[in-house]
Amino acid sequence: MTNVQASNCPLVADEARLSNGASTTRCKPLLLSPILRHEDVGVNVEQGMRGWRSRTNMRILVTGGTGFIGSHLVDKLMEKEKNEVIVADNYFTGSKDNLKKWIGHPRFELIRHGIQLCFLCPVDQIYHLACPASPIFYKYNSVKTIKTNVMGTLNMLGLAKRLRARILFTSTSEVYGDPLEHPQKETYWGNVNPIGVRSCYDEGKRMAETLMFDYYRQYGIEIRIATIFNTYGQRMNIDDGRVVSNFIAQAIRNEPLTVQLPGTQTRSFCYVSDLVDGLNQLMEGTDAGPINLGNPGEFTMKELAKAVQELINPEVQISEVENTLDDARQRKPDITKAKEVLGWEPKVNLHE
Ligand SMILES: NC(=O)c1ccc[n+]([C@@H]2O[C@H](COP(=O)([O-])OP(=O)(O)OC[C@H]3O[C@@H](n4cnc5c(N)ncnc54)[C@H](O)[C@@H]3O)[C@@H](O)[C@H]2O)c1
Ligand SMILES: O=C(O)[C@H]1O[C@H](OP(=O)(O)OP(=O)(O)OC[C@H]2O[C@@H](n3ccc(=O)[nH]c3=O)[C@H](O)[C@@H]2O)[C@H](O)[C@@H](O)[C@@H]1O
Repeated sequence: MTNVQASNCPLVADEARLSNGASTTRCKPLLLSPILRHEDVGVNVEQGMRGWRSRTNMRILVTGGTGFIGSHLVDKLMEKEKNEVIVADNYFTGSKDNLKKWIGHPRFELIRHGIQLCFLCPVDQIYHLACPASPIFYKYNSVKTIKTNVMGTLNMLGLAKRLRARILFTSTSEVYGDPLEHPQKETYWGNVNPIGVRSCYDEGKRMAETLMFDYYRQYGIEIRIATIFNTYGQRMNIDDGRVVSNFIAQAIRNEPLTVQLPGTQTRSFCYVSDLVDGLNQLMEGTDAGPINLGNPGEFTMKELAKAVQELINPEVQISEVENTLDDARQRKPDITKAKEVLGWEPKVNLHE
């Protein structure tokens, strides 16, 4: 097993033979001058990678794979004997702990890397998830969030183009902004504030979608876009700031549940195992998307707080607090397309 963590520098991969005979990828830092272009690296990479496609295994890159959704996706991908999984992550909101059961496994590699920087590694598929998802974290360094969404997606598309790899991008229901259409269909173009405090994330994701489709039209890259709606489950960071983890952590600590005003705003919550199944089906299917992946069950934040109170701590108080700017008033996916195209629909309801 080769488990390399490289610092934030361009990477290039070569083939390594393991002592047990299994083939895997070893990604090592190149001593590059800062002005070296991707094209310059590419010549070496392509020469060095001849023959790697003759493998029978499927080599899959997951960016953001140590995060909440990414780590569950890695678990699912690793179930398949023919899959080799490489995770690239800068650990901003993710944690190695989420993947500790795979560290040391011959079909798994973990690489410390910020995907806003060039990344080269021979793979067949790319699940491109890297991006902080909680509003608290994506607003913390908004310029970095934009770089991750725009430059990171450009880098991943460049890799997909070079390798003719299929690439799936995890977009968000935030591309619909504060939606005037309800529920939201994929055909809706959204109502987004382009200069607000959330724009680094929602406009960043919209630009990434634009890039995905331009690479598709211009270079014929096989793209997939998932429009993910609020997802929850095990391994959400307890101090993540998102509403489900906030309420549950508060209920356990016997602190008041902080319903942000007006409390009548709605969200639709999807359990992570359902979401990961949807991502996998989208990748393996033929439709480029975008396709909504979410659970259409819709709840106000007051209803969610009451449900958490009932289920976890009937004694806990519910308090009303100020909201943040540009919070969407309603959100509910229309999943007709996911049902028709992927045969996918969520199985787990919120109370369960
Ligand atoms: N969880 C949701 O409800 C939800 C909803 C819609 C869309 N999404 C999207 O799904 C993806 C995963 O979300 P999540 O909930 O697992 O979030 P998360 O914050 O738990 O995981 C994101 C991962 O990306 C990594 N990362 C961030 N910036 C990076 C960079 N520049 N280079 C490399 N790695 C970087 C983080 O360290 C982390 O491991 C994100 O793209 C997010 O926008 C999530
Ligand atoms: O699903 C999506 O597309 C997006 O949803 C979320 O963004 P948001 O809906 O704002 O998520 P939360 O921060 O969990 O907030 C949900 C609602 O709960 C409310 N809230 C949040 C936290 C809290 O303590 N109390 C509270 O009432 C917020 O005002 C908001 O109306 C995610 O954080 C994004 O990563 C994701 O892309």
